[in-house]
Amino acid sequence: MSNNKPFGARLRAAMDTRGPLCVGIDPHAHLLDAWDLPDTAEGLAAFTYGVVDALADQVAVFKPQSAFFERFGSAGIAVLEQATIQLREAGALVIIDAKRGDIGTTMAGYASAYLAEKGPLACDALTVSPYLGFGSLQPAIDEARAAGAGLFVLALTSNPEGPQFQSARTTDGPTVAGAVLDGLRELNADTDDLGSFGAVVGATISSTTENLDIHGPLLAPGLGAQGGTPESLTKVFGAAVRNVVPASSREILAAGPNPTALRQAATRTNDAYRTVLGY
Ligand SMILES: O=C(O)c1cc(=O)[nH]c(=O)n1[C@@H]1O[C@H](COP(=O)(O)O)[C@@H](O)[C@H]1O
Repeated sequence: MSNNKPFGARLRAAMDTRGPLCVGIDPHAHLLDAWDLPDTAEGLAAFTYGVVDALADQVAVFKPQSAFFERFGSAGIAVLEQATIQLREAGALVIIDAKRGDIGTTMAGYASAYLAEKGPLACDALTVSPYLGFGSLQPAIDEARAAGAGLFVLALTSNPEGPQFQSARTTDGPTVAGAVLDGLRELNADTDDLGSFGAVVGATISSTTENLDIHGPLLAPGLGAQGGTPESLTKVFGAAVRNVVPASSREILAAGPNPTALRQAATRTNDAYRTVLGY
């Protein structure tokens, strides 16, 4: 599948058409059990395709969590590959949440797997970790630009441990999170509306003094199961709220396996975010 426009432009168009909601596909063992499925690769496949069949034509963005597919080895990765293809064929965008990050040459390997147009796990965007330095992400940035794909770089994560590192000051002055946001702002400098290089900012962080105006998407996990609400988005993101991609996994997946119930849960949640984000 080839990308006719850069990720940022495709993301804005998809959110305009289908609403801003990003449904996380996190097939936890307890959810397989709740769906009356075995905790096996077959159960994982039935769960994942159940979500794809119910929601692929109505939701703008999906974020499969690689960890829950890796749990089943190559059989699980095959499900991730196939589901990604099916979701994209149905007109949805796929962010693979694998939080990859390594030194330059190794990062290039991850980039060719997930971002290159003909990569085996080719998706629309990948979550990446800047722990090895923002510059270590360069091969992924280059591959994303070449393929019309995007990246979401961890900046202010939703977990309580995040601030230990993310609030620490770099030698140049800004916090680590601030340096990540500065790097993203530079990457998106030449785009009018939404650039292709996004930040991950948890909906649970209550507030921040960092500048979230990066001309790029702000992936906001932590909604629903972790306590974030539509109202928390206005508090956390302020003027940048229009660029938020609200992500929710367990809260929506728990409505399954009935496809009608899943669709209703997604519609209800999407409508709540439409109102808050101005879609
Ligand atoms: O990158 C992410 O998506 C992410 C970053 C973050 O700061 N917090 C966070 O929860 N996530 C992911 O978002 C999903 C949250 O799932 P729920 O809490 O079930 O909605 C998980 O797959 C997490 O790994």
